[in-house]
Amino acid sequence: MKVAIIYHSGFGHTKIVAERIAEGARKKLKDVILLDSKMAIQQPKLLLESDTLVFGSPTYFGNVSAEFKLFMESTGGAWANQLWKDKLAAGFTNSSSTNGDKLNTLTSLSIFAAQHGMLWIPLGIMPKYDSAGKQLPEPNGMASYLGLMTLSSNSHEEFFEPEDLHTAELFGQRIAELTRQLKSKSKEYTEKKNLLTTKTI
Ligand SMILES: Cc1cc2nc3c(=O)[nH]c(=O)nc-3n(C[C@H](O)[C@H](O)[C@H](O)COP(=O)(O)O)c2cc1C
Repeated sequence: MKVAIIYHSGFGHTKIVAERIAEGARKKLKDVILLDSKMAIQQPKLLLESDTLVFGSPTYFGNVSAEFKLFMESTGGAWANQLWKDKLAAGFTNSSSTNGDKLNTLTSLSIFAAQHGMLWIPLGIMPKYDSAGKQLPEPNGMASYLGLMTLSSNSHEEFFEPEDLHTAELFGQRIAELTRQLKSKSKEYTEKKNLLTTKTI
């Protein structure tokens, strides 16, 4: 079973998050690969072989970066043939404003996955609150549900929510665990995947 994490990172922050997701995922599965979005365009077979694709982009002007969009638009052939149908998908974004319209980026990534017929894995980590209802500095401090949001500095490799990178690791573990659970016993899925691998992309 393989998980591929595809990301773009103009200034290195999203890359750090991608690496922490991979670290978490490797606690549950051996075959976890990281591909920057340029590399991913060159590696359609690797993506096709993967059971789960995790998409990560910084939020630039309230959406995925142009570089990540290039990757998205390079997958038209896979989309037309629905080659990624029923693979698992998940998404993450980093930006330097607390809100910064990050949700729109995750929405774009989830629509991308939906158009490919993929099954979206939400973050699945409940934020925690004290008895007065104040949110605590626990995992998912950004209180995101659709996917992982992280908050970094604009310039330094610094993350402002203390639990963000830990949350990335937990998300990676969840993605790998779900990949194992949902894909391991699916004989039909394996047969279909083998059939699709023989098709030209
Ligand atoms: C062209 C551009 C547009 C940006 N737009 C946003 C934005 O809409 N919201 C936000 O919170 N941050 C925005 N930022 C800040 C980035 O999200 C921030 O620099 C982040 O660290 C980038 O991640 P990276 O290091 O992986 O490239 C923008 C940065 C650039 C260069």
